[in-house]
Amino acid sequence: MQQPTSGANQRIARIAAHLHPPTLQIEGESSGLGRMDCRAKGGSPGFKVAVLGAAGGIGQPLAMLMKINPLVSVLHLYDVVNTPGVTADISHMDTNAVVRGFLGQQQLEDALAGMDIVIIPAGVPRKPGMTRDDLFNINAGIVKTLCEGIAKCCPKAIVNLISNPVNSTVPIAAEVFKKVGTYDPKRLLGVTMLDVVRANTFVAEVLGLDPREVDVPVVGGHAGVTILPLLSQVKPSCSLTPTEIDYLTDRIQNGGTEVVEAKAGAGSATLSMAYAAAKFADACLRGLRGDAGVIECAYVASTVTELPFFASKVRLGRAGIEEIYSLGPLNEYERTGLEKAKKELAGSIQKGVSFVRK
Ligand SMILES: NC(=O)c1ccc[n+]([C@@H]2O[C@H](COP(=O)([O-])OP(=O)(O)OC[C@H]3O[C@@H](n4cnc5c(N)ncnc54)[C@H](O)[C@@H]3O)[C@@H](O)[C@H]2O)c1
Ligand SMILES: O=C(O)C[C@H](O)C(=O)O
Repeated sequence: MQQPTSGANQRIARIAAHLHPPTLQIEGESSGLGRMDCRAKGGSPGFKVAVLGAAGGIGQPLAMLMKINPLVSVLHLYDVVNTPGVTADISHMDTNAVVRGFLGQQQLEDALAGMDIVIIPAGVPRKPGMTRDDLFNINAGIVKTLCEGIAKCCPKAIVNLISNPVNSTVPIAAEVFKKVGTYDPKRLLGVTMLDVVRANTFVAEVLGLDPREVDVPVVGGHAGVTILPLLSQVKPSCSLTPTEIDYLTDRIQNGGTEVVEAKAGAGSATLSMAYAAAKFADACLRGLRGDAGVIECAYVASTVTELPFFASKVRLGRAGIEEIYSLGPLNEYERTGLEKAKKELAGSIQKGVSFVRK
């Protein structure tokens, strides 16, 4: 067998050190104890993104999609289980972002330090027969702890909150941030992008269009009747029959349940959600970069209705949310839907607020 040259030896030694890092020091940063650094050099321009719950059904494909995003230079993957494997795996992708893994509560602060965007899909998913609100007891505490970490380590980060029930977890996050004095409503966004993704898909099917050409605003919140597709505002403009409107509204409002039932106990939407979360995070990153006209629906602190939180179209920019758009003209069907949505949302918001204030 041919002996490697001394140049080759050096290269192999460098790769070996890379695979089994002693205590790697990132340039300009202190290395967390026991942290998994999968590349010692970073420094290329771009944003720093953390995924909390990165080893989960959403977390893993979402981490992969964020690793592909050219706007991301550093990707931190945090979970209470399995991040070493997920981090090693994703770090082999030949894209720009430097990937680092963080395992367990004692590494949460290292995972969050210096982040520009924190995406949170941590928490338990539904099983058939459950509502999203049935997840409150477990997920409320998880979101509270993670947001306490954000307030301490990256209070200026944009937070994309995915964990259910979103209608309550966003108010929980706001209360945590208020308590410690770091709350900036422009930087806290509940991710309702999956409702828009579903609405675009289902409406495109009915109209016989390419879903990429369809834009359906979905407002309100992210559970059952609080998910309110504005089918009178579909672009390109179209006319749907009352039967089509009933079918589409019901399918969009129950898209999550459709997946939960099809998975039959193995969880809820993960792949379409990872796609939707990556699409939404990309919009936030483009806003941060200063791109003009970045507009998406999200569940945010709002004065669009009398409720303190509501999902509608928002414009994203360097400061996070730069403008919140009103709902526009609604037809009678949508006005009735709006009243139902507000009634349920009010209770969910109050439940989240009380959880932190208790
Ligand atoms: N907003 C939406 O549109 C939307 C869509 C789909 C799912 N969800 C919600 O997203 C959440 C996650 O769903 P999933 O399918 O990925 O679940 P999952 O069980 O597959 O993954 C959740 C991950 O969170 C981790 N986790 C648990 N406690 C944690 C903690 N304290 N800190 C960090 N990580 C922790 C778990 O270890 C797990 O890896 C659920 O609450 C689900 O209802 C929201
Ligand atoms: O339905 C769920 O429980 C998950 C998620 O909120 C979804 O809409 O798919």
